[in-house]
Amino acid sequence: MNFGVRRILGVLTRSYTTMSTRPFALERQLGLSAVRRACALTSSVFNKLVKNETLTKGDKSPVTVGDYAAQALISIMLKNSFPADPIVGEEDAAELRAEEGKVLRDRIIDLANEALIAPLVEGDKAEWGIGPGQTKTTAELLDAIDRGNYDGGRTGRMWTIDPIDGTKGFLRGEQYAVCISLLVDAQVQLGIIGCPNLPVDASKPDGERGCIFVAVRGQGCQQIALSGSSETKLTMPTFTPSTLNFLESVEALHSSHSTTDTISSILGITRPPIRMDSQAKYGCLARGDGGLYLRMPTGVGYREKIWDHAPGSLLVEEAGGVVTDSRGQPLDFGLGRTLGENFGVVAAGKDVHAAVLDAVQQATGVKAKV
Ligand SMILES: Nc1ncnc2c1ncn2[C@@H]1O[C@H](COP(=O)(O)OS(=O)(=O)O)[C@@H](OP(=O)(O)O)[C@H]1O
Ligand SMILES: [Mg+2]
Ligand SMILES: [Mg+2]
Ligand SMILES: [Mg+2]
Repeated sequence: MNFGVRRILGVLTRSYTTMSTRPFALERQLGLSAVRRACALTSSVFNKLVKNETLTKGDKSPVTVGDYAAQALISIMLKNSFPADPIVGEEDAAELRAEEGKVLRDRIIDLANEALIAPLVEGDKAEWGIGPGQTKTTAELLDAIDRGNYDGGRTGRMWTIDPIDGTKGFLRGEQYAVCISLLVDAQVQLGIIGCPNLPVDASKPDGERGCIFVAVRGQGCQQIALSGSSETKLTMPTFTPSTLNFLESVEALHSSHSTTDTISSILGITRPPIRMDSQAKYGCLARGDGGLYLRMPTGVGYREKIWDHAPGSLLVEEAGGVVTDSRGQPLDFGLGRTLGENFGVVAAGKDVHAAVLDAVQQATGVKAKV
């Protein structure tokens, strides 16, 4: 064996050994594999989506065949390796089990099975129940969707799945994200967010698209292009008011744009906000595309869901940022499926977070909790 080949094998073996002995190494590797497959699934759904493949849920939000199929796929993969872990997932299969759901159901089963049997790529393992021949029955896949019905809580391990976060962005062909996290005793230990439509490099908006952000507590935050496997470590840069800009929701119903305008003026921010759907905002913040993510309640009594913030909050913390609610309290993921009373989300770099919180409290009248 020549020296070059030996050296490459040595590096691969070393990095595998280092990875495999780190906490949550298997969860990270399997989670990345599941999110990659779900990103491929949802991208292909978008290209073929037909009008009657979207339902409107009780809360008037949309859900597509892509949301259901991606939740089924991820849940099956998690069950295979971590059968005892409960899942807090956004979707449930009730509508699909009804007779009227048959057409949608058949399409979802086909999509989930296509994603399960797709050839193995680097990092995948057949023992995870993926690859040629690994199809599941309709009953198994519907049950997999319904495994996301865990009520959450303060103790033990649990996963969150948001199979398509920013479904409205997905339907517009804009930003959306496939998001999973692992919590242990209500603390996020692993967060993975796949963003199929996000430019790999924000300074090249017309360049390559598709990236995954991943963070394990204490192991930093990394970005991986969907087309490859090399990892870039992310660290949030330092901002001043003249270079700072907001990342915020596209939908004014989800986050109050007028409150962020007021906060902008208090802080002397002159740059316009970057509006983007989904937890792609947290990934962008972690890599420094904007300096601040604000989600201000719109006063309709909405309760934020844990799957919309658990993975993203860890990305930002591991890239050197701080995430709190508008009273300066850490987000509490141990209250069930929601964050409880909604006091908004303030995510920013360490150097600006305190000033931002102060401005948020001036603008909203919310008092810091001591
Ligand atoms: N009223 C209200 N207030 C706050 N948040 C809400 C509200 N209604 C829905 N949602 C949740 O918003 C999730 C999408 O968040 P985004 O940041 O992508 O919002 S936006 O689409 O950019 O507006 C969206 O996630 P998905 O359903 O996964 O798309 C919802 O969980
Ligand atoms: Mg939804
Ligand atoms: Mg969501
Ligand atoms: Mg969703």
